Amino acid sequence: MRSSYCSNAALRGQVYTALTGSTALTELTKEQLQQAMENCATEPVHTPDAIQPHGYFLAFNNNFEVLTHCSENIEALLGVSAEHLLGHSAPDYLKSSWKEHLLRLRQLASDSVGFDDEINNNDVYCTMYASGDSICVEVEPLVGRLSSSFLSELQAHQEQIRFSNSLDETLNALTKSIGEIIGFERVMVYKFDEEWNGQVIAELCKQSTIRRYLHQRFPASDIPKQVRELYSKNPLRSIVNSTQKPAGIIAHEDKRSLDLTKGVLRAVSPIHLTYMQNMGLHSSLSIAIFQEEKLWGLLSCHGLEAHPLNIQQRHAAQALVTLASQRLILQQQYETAAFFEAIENTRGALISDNQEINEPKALFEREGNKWLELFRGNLVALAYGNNVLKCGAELPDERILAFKKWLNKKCRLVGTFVSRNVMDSEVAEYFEETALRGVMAIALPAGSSSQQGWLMFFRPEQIEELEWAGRPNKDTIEHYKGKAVMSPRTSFESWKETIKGQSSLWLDSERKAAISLAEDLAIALSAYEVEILNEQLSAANDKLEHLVHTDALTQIWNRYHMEYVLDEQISAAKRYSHELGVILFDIDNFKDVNDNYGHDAGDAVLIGLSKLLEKELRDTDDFGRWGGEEFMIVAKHSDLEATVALAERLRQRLEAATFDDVGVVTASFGVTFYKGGESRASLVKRVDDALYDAKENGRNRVVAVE
Ligand SMILES: Nc1nc2c(ncn2[C@@H]2O[C@H](COP(=O)(O)OP(=O)(O)OP(=O)(O)O)[C@@H](O)[C@H]2O)c(=O)[nH]1
Repeated sequence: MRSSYCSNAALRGQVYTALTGSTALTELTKEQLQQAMENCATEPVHTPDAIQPHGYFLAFNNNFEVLTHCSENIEALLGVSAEHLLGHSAPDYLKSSWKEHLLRLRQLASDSVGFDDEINNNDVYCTMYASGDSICVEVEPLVGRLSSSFLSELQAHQEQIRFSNSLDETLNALTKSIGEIIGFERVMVYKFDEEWNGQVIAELCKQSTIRRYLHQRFPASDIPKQVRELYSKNPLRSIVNSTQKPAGIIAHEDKRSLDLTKGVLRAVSPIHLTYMQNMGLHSSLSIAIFQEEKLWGLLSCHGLEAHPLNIQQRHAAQALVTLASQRLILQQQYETAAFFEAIENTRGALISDNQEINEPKALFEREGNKWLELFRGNLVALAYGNNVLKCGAELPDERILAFKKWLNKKCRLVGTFVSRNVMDSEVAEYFEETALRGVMAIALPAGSSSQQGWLMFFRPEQIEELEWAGRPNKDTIEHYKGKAVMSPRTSFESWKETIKGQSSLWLDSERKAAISLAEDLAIALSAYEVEILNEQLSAANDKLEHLVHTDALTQIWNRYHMEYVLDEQISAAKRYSHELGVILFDIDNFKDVNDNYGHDAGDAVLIGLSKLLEKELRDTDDFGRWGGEEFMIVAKHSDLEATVALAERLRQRLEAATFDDVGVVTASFGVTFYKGGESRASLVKRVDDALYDAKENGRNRVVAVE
């Protein structure tokens, strides 16, 4: 665990004096805390101008020709004082071997190279890296001897990590391996949350009497931003002995502070040292754990004594952390894959058994509860246009639609809106007096006919009990170099914080899965809307078709259709030598009906007559209004005799009927039949002649013309 790095350790030799002017505050306001943390985060911890004193530091220009910086303890290594060395070339015996390593550093294009060397009969380990134009070399004496079984032990530990099957198993295997191979009294894995607070999620303590931190949280201020950034550039940080005064770096003419980010000996911030003392620590080793290039957590080892590390141990620790990180990534991927597979399974419901896209409403009824379970929600809603489909807890449609309107106005471009605490957000009004606290809203893809719709998942409150190692707002703020900064915490006393009013955290994998689901639903909506449009279109076409072929008053065929029927039947009769009879009849003295009883009564007669005579016909006969009070019947497969008989039957049926007001109505019938090879015009003319004859011969009769 690291602390608030808020000092400027650039003050060589003086960095360990206690800070003055501290102002103890029992409770800090959020703003004060924020400001102090921001000030801490600007602290240049990467240029401390000092190193940990168990090692030595040299920095050169011009291919080792000019020594520009060295640590004040360099005489102990080279037998010559810093004053005599600065401004001169590196000793020849160093230059020759170091030039090779410099070439290697440049060829590998890596941040640093490490190598064994022998300087003045001392076995040392060197770390070489570039800092601006300077080439820095950090020299550490080799410490300790590893047992001959070290490598086989390391291998066994690697196997344990490699075959671990869950997050807990992996982290426990890691802490155990580090504890056994590297030592330290306490080995922890510390995971960052979305606000950079850390939680101890695995811990191994060598002694039962040692204070435990498992499950406890440390505030984000313990590892400020620039320290987190240092971990991204150099994942390993080893503090060998916090009680030793650091060795300052002396510069020749160039007074620049060198950036020691890539090294291993960088001196420790005085505030962090105080923090370590407050925690009772004398040494520590921290190695960053990354997931998808983002700092995920730290392996953090605490020593109650000074703990010089053998180089192989340090490398082994780093290798074990890398292996565990890969294992964690794999497990995370398995977990995410399983989640996406479950979502995928519900997506199958999009298509019905007969390969058609299901109606969105039916989809919600079928899959809504599964979605709620997978997304750990208590309400899922799809709002589009003025429609709402939902499953789960109650939230009135009007509120969902109002929320959708807000989303379209404020979040359409971003496409998502996620909140764990709606009551503390701009959209609180839509959720008043409800138990909904978390929302994840995903815009349906643009261009769909879903009219700027949104898929929304809601969650209830989840009361969280957080166990903190020390209370961040009970810290002191110190005034250091004119700025308010966080002081090292003196209290690691655990306390519980109850967080109310917010839902559980929405995961990134959940957001991604919701986006695919929203895409599917948009397809379902569009397809379904197209389907509905098609249905409406086909109904409109049917209606149009009906209008085109039907007489609006009597609802029997109109003249257009009867001409079409005549043409059809003429060609069929021609091809298959069928008989085809045609009747044309006209109501007698219909003008009188209109004149005596009015036009409406006349209409009623036309309608009544159509209904009456339609019933007398076979299904195969076509009956239509030829015009005004004139009607035609096309009787298929009917010779002249049969057609005359039909006409006579119709005449009698009509004569026998009475119509309201009007009473009895009669009609005159002309009958003929199709003669091979003749046209429609000639057939119609002949039947018209027959009708004319019927009228001429006294009406209410049937006249056939051959
Ligand atoms: N109410 C009503 N009358 C119609 C309609 N179509 C035509 N008529 C009337 O039918 C009458 C036809 O009159 P005319 O052609 O003189 O024949 P008619 O009175 O039936 O005499 P004949 O055919 O010689 O027996 C006219 O008064 C038309 O206005 C209609 O759709 N509704």
